[in-house]
Amino acid sequence: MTRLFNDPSAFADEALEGFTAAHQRWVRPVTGGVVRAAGTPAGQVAVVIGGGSGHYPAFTGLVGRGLAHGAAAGNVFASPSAQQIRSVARAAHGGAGVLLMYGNYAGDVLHFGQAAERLAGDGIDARTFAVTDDISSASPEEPAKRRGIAGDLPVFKAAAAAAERGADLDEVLRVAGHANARTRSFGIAFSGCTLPGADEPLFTVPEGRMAVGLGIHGEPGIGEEALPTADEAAELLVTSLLKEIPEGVDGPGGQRAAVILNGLGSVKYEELFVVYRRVAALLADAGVEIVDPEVGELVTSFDMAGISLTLTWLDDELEELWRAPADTPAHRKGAFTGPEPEAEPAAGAAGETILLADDDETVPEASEESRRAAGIALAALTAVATTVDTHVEELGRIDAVAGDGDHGIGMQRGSTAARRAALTAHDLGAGAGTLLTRAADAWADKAGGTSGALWGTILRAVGTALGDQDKPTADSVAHGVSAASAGVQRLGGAEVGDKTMVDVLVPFADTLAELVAAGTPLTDSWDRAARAAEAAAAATADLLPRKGRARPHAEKSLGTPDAGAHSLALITRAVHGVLLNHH
Ligand SMILES: Nc1ncnc2c1ncn2[C@@H]1O[C@H](COP(=O)(O)OP(=O)(O)O)[C@@H](O)[C@H]1O
Ligand SMILES: O=C(COP(=O)(O)O)[C@@H](O)CO
Repeated sequence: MTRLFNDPSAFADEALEGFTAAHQRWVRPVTGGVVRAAGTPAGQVAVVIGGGSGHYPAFTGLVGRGLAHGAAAGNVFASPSAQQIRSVARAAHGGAGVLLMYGNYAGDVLHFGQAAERLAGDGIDARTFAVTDDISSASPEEPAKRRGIAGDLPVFKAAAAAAERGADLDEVLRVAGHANARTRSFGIAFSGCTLPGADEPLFTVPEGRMAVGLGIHGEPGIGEEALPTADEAAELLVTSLLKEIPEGVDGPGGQRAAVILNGLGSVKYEELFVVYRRVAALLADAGVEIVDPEVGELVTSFDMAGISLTLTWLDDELEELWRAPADTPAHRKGAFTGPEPEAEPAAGAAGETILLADDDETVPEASEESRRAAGIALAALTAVATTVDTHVEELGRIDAVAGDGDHGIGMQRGSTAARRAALTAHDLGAGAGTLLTRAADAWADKAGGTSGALWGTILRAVGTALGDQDKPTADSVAHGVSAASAGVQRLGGAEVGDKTMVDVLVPFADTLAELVAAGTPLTDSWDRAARAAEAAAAATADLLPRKGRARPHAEKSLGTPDAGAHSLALITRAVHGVLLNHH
C-alpha cells in the first residue's frame, strides 16, 4: 500500500522534487529529471538513463560519478517523454555524445528513440540502448523481446565506467552490448504493489503461493508455485539462471560473475540475506566465483513483495568495469583516485528549461475558416478529456489484468495536457492544424508512456492533414485519420491482430475513408466508423497480445479487451458527439 501521497497524479513530480532536495551533493534538477551536480566532464560521453517512476533507486538514484550522467524520470510506471529525455540529455551532454539507456519497454523504446532523433537535430550524437536481462519475459530465441529489470544496474555501470575511462561513443555502446549479452535475471513475487491512490494491488498471489517470473511493474508472473522456503527460492533462482548461460561463457565452472539479489520493495534485508546465503553456496557449488555482490533494493516496484537474482558473467573487461568506483545517492563503491575533471561549460546550463508545446506564446497565421474549425477541434479535445476522466479507473483496471495498470492515469495526464495546450492555442487565434499539433506535443510531452507517444502521433497526423489555411472537409479529416493509422503502425510496429489500439484504429480509419469517399457526410461516416471501432475494441477480448506490456502475460489477458483499444473506441464515440453538435 502506498500510504503517503497528496494528489496521486502529482506523485512522481513530488517524489522527484524531494529526491533532488535531499541529494544536492550528487544531482541537480533539470526539466525532465536530474543530471550530475558537478556536470559532465568536458569530452566525456554522457550516459543518460531513465524510465518510469516507482522503481527507486532506478533511475535517478544512479546518477553520479562512475555511473549515469543524467536520468529522465517519467510518471509512475510510464516512460519519460521524448522531450523530457532530450532536455536531460542536453543538460548532461559533455561534448562527446550521449548514450541513452533504459529497460526494454514499449514506451521507453518509442520515447528514447524519438529523443535520439531530436538530439541529432540539436547537433548532439545520441545513440540508444535497451537492457534485456529478464529471462522470463521472452524465450532465448527472442532475446530482443526481453524486458530490463535489475540487470539495468550492471549494464548501465559497465557503459558509464567505460565513459569515465575516456571511451568514445562507439566504444561505450559496444561495452553496453557486451555487458547486456552476459547479464541474465530471474525473479519471483509474493504480492503485488499498490499504486498511489489505488485501492487495490495490481495483482494478488494466493495465500501460500508465489508468482514465478515477475516484472518490475507488478506484472503478474508467468507461472505460480507453492510458497518456497528461503533455500528453495534461492535454488529456483540459481537453477533458472544456470540453465541460460550466455553464448561465449563455457559452463558455470571456473567463471566469475557479478551477482545482484534485488528486493522489489517490501522484502526485508534480513530475508534477502537468508536467501543470499544459499545463493552464494549454490553458485560456489557450481564453481562460480562471485565478484562484488549486491544484496538490497536496486530496482523496485513500490511495495511489491518479490526478489530477483541477476548474474553478469564477467570477463576481464567487464570485471574491471563492475569493480570501478561509483559515487551516487544509492550506489557507492571504492574510491576515485583523482579529482573529477572540469565539467563541460555547456552542461552547466543550470535548470535549463525546454519549452513544452503549451508554453508557446505565438501561433502562425491562420484563415478564418481554419480558426473556426479550431473551435470544433478544441471542443473535441475537451470531450476526449472528459471521457477519459469518466473512465479513468476502468481503463486502469483493464490495463492491470495483463499490463501495468497505468493506462487510465497516462491517458488522463495526456488528454488533460492536450486540452490545455489546445485552449492556449485557440486563445492565441490558432488554426485547426496548429491547435492539433500543439495538443499532440503536449499529450506526448506530459503523458510519456506508449499511449503518450502514439496519441501524439495521431493528433499530429490529423493536424498536419488539416493545416491552418484550408477549410477542413470530410476528405481532409478522413485523410488525416488514415495518416494517423499509418503513423501509429509505423512507430509502434504493431499489426492488426496483435491486440493493441491498432486493432481499432485500422477499421475506424478504413470505414471512415470508405464512407467519405462514397459521399456520406462526415458526421454519419464518423458515427458508423465509431461503431466499427467499438465492435473491434470488444473483439480484442478474444485476442492474445503480441506487443506491449501485456505480451508476456498473454493468456491472462484472454477475455479482457485491450486497454488502448478500448480507450480509442470511447474517444471516437465522444468526438462523434461533438460533430453532431456542430453539424
Ligand atoms: N507497439 C504498439 N503499437 C500500438 N499500440 C501499442 C503498442 N504497444 C502498446 N500499445 C497500446 O498501448 C496501450 C498501453 O498504453 P500505456 O498504458 O501508455 O502503456 P504502457 O504503460 O505499456 O506504456 C496498450 O493497451 C496498446 O493498445
Ligand atoms: O514502465 C516503464 C516504461 O515503459 P512503458 O512502456 O511506458 O510503460 C518504466 O517504468 C520502465 O522504464
